Order: sequence, then structure tokens, then C-alpha cells
Amino acid sequence: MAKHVFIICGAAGSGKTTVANYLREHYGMHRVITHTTRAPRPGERDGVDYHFEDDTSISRLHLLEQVTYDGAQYGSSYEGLQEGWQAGHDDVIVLDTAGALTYHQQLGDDAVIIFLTVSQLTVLAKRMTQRGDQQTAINSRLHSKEYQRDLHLPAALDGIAHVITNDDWSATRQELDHLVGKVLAAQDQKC
Ligand SMILES: Nc1nc2c(ncn2[C@@H]2O[C@H](COP(=O)(O)OP(=O)(O)O)[C@@H](O)[C@H]2O)c(=O)[nH]1
Ligand SMILES: Nc1ncnc2c1ncn2[C@@H]1O[C@H](COP(=O)(O)OP(=O)(O)O)[C@@H](O)[C@H]1O
Repeated sequence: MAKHVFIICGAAGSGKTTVANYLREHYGMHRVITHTTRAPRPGERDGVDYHFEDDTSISRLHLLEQVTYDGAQYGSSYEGLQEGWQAGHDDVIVLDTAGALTYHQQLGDDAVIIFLTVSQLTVLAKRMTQRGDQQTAINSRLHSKEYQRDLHLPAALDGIAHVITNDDWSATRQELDHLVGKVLAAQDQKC
């Protein structure tokens, strides 16, 4: 029975969305769509990239965890996880490191945490520009304490998270394939 949730965390621009989409497309994982009060970026769609909320609608939700990141609210629900598991799929979700820690505390080894980083941190802002983010949004992000915190693996996730340096996409893909292969093989042995 599938019941893992692959949690992708790391700084803005490190490649979390790219990795989550790869795991969905290549391993049939269920992408858990989380909730946010931040404004959609160009090209983002409600219900696909996020459930876009306002302060009132997000406060009515029954969330497993909720954080403030760069002045906006973000949160995820247990129902979102169950959707994938009930359909027999592993889940993949994109979270900040505070959320990743909460999931580790709640789900133990069923939460497989991947922390993404890059060798040159200056690359991150360039990737945000390439992605089409507005300059004011990039500046706000770069100066937020949450962005600064998630540039490095928090001590509480040391030895728990799998760290991948996402400089070169083909190397990242190989590391992901290796990790997912190991987790799925261990899962098959348990069944
Ligand atoms: N804890 C938590 N973090 C979330 C959730 N949804 C998104 N995030 C994180 O919130 C942060 C900001 O996300 P976003 O605005 O999409 O910016 P990005 O990091 O540039 O892609 C990222 O670290 C996301 O991983 C959630 O439901 N819970
Ligand atoms: N290894 C990589 N090399 C070059 N560009 C990348 C790589 N991984 C992701 N990107 C690009 O960088 C930008 C930010 O990636 P994204 O997945 O949106 O990051 P995040 O979700 O962590 O903010 C996107 O335009 C994406 O296509």
C-alpha cells in the first residue's frame, strides 16, 4: 500500500516545483495542492498551482499546519494527503522547512524530506527572474526572513532530509531516481 509523502523544500528558485512536477509525471505521484493567500504569479492557476485564498477563506479551512512566509499565509490539509493515498498513490508536496519539520513530527518515516539547494546562491534570484516573477516580488522574497532561513538546511532536519544540490537538472534527476527507487523498494518489501 502506498503511503509516503515526498516533501520538497528549499529556498525560492531552488527547483521545488520542478522536482514535484517530475515526481508526479514520472512516478505517478499525487501532487498535493496547498493553500495560500499570496497573489498568483503570471501563468499560475487556481486549483493547479495553489488553492488561492484570502484571509477569511483560509481561516475557515481545517489545516494540518499553517505558516506565514514573506507576509502571506500558506497551509496544507490532511484531506489533501488522503486524496492521493486513497487512490493508491504516494504524495508529493512542496513546503517550507517549518512545514517539513511538522510533517516529520506527525508522520515519521512516512514523510520523505528532500531539501534542495544550489552551489551558488546568486543563481536563485536569476531563476526567479527567468520564471517571470515580478521584480518587486523577488525583492520582497529575497529580504524575507523565511527565504533567508530556507537557504540552508535547518539543524532540526539535519540527518533527516535528503539534500540535493540542484545545479544541473540531469544530475538532480539521477539523484531523485536513486532516492525514489530506494524508498519504493523498501515499501514493496513491507507489503
Ligand atoms: N508549511 C507550508 N509551506 C508551504 C505550503 N505551501 C507552500 N509552502 C512554501 O511556501 C514558500 C513560498 O512558496 P511560493 O510563494 O510558491 O514561493 P517559491 O518558493 O518561490 O516557489 C515555499 O517555501 C513553499 O514551499 C504549505 O501548505 N505549508
Ligand atoms: N537544475 C536547474 N537548472 C536550471 N534551471 C532550473 C533548474 N531547476 C529548476 N530550474 C528553473 O528555475 C526556475 C525556478 O524553479 P522552480 O521549480 O519554480 O523553483 P521553486 O519552486 O523552488 O521556487 C524555473 O524557471 C525552473 O524551470
